[in-house]
Amino acid sequence: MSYLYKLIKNNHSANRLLLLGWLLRVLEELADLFPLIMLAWIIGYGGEFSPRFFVLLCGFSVLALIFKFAFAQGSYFNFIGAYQATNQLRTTLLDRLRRLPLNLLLGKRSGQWQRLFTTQFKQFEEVFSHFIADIIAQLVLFFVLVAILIYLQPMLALATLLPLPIAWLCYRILAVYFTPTIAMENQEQASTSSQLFEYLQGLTTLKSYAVTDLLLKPLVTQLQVLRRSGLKLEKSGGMASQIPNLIGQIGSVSFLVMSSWLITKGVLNTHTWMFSALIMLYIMQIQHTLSMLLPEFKALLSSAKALYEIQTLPSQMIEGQGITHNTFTLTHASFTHDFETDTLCDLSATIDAGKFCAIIGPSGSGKSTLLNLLAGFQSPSSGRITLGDVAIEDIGTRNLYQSLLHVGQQVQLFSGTLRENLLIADNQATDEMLFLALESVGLCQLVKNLPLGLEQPIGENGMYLSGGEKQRLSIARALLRRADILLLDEPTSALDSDTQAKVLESLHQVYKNKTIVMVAHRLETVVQADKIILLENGHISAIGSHQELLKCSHLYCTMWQSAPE
Ligand SMILES: Nc1ncnc2c1ncn2[C@@H]1O[C@H](COP(=O)(O)OP(=O)(O)OP(=O)(O)O)[C@@H](O)[C@H]1O
Repeated sequence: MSYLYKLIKNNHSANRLLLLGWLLRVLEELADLFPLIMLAWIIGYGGEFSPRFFVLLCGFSVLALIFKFAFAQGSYFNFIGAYQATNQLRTTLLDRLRRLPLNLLLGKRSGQWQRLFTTQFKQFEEVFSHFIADIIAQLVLFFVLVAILIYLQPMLALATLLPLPIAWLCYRILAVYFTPTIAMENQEQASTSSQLFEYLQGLTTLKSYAVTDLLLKPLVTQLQVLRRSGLKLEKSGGMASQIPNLIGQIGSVSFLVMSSWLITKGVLNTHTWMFSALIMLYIMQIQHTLSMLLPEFKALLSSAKALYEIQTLPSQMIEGQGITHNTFTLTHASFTHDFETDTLCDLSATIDAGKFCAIIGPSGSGKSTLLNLLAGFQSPSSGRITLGDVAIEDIGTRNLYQSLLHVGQQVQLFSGTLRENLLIADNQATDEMLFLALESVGLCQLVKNLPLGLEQPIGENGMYLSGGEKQRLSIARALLRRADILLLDEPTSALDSDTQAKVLESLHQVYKNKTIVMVAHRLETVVQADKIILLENGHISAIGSHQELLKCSHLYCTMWQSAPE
């Protein structure tokens, strides 16, 4: 529960609305009791059922209805407060997401993130819009009714409440079995979303291999697992709700036993008995409602907990020490993805400011991982990587990404127009600058021929563009950015040799005297590099210029000889 409070404590405006809403909700429920309270008062003072009494009763009932109508606005405040709290939390967590180290971000499957930001946020909202208000209102009503019953006849109150401690104990015991099923159900829901997402994404490939069953079968199995975990949740939740409720309802039996004993003793008159029985029925109804609400509330709380846990994940520093100069220094840097084997092992090297450094090596040797470390997306598991004199993780993301641009293997474009995608690099860029960048990557004519030119929408992740066009657009963006440090992960892999040569030429011109680190497969693109780092199985196999490596590295010679002319 404490994390529920921590999640909304800073949102004062939402808190005020929620408190007001809860108060009105309680008053709305209490309004129902007006006639009852009056009855209790009359009976308590030995009142008679005179015509005046009935007029008063009617009057109170009408008054209660008016109050109820007025207080019904409480739900409205609860909705607005819950919406505000959820909205602010969603914004905070989206911001937090942006600051998560890459390994934590990728540590969750897409379905988990999707579920977190849709279903679990909706459940978080429901906790505040409905559940807390309902539980508070029912509890207040319960205590007021118990107070009335004690006022009328304490022994009847005792008899009614007698089974409650056992019911509560029983709920606590059943909750021990119920809680893990909530977590399991959440996990299965997330896995199903992920698998469904993967299935839909991979359908084209699977169809072309005529193996759609490959992902369909596990998906169907997963759906069955989900059904089973759903049933288990319903069963354990049902038990946690029904059994304590049944035990609580025994109170009505002990009430009857006690009341008949009190009547035979002459301690209880018929009026008081009838009125007490009415109160007892109200109490039973509240017990029933609470026994339904509490397990569901517990299930919804697990969503709030999941959201709270995102807030507690470590985040990258935003305002750090800044960059002193643009030389990377790796000192015995290692990195592991799975905490068992080192993807990169004991790397020591320098990448000089203003120079062109290439990272090459066989597939899977760790090139992209090294580039990710240089980009500050991940931190070394041991050893140190500094930019200037400061460890990359201490520079602060604001300073780092003002100076450093990483262009990844997977081109990331956004649904919107060509212009919007280019302006991400420089929102002040003029049309002339945009066309110059497009010209450098051979896209100028294509854009001019488009009916809407720069305003042409490119679809989700540039789906209306070819693979090569996407890559060239991404490089045009990098040309506009003119960062001090450019990290490129096979930026021209989808381009033919001529276009590749032209694009790289433009990059080197624009980034002259800037630090460029480029992961490359085609060795002809790195012959001019000031330094080449050759990786092999996560180790540095050799470092030097093209000529130096030809002399000292057998692996490099082999790669060079097998490179296409
Ligand atoms: N998220 C991950 N979790 C676990 N292992 C990973 C992850 N990402 C990469 N690896 C592993 O780390 C190793 C290095 O991967 P990396 O992508 O850095 O290689 P690479 O040299 O860039 O390969 P390629 O040339 O094929 O792109 C590979 O064995 C890969 O399987």
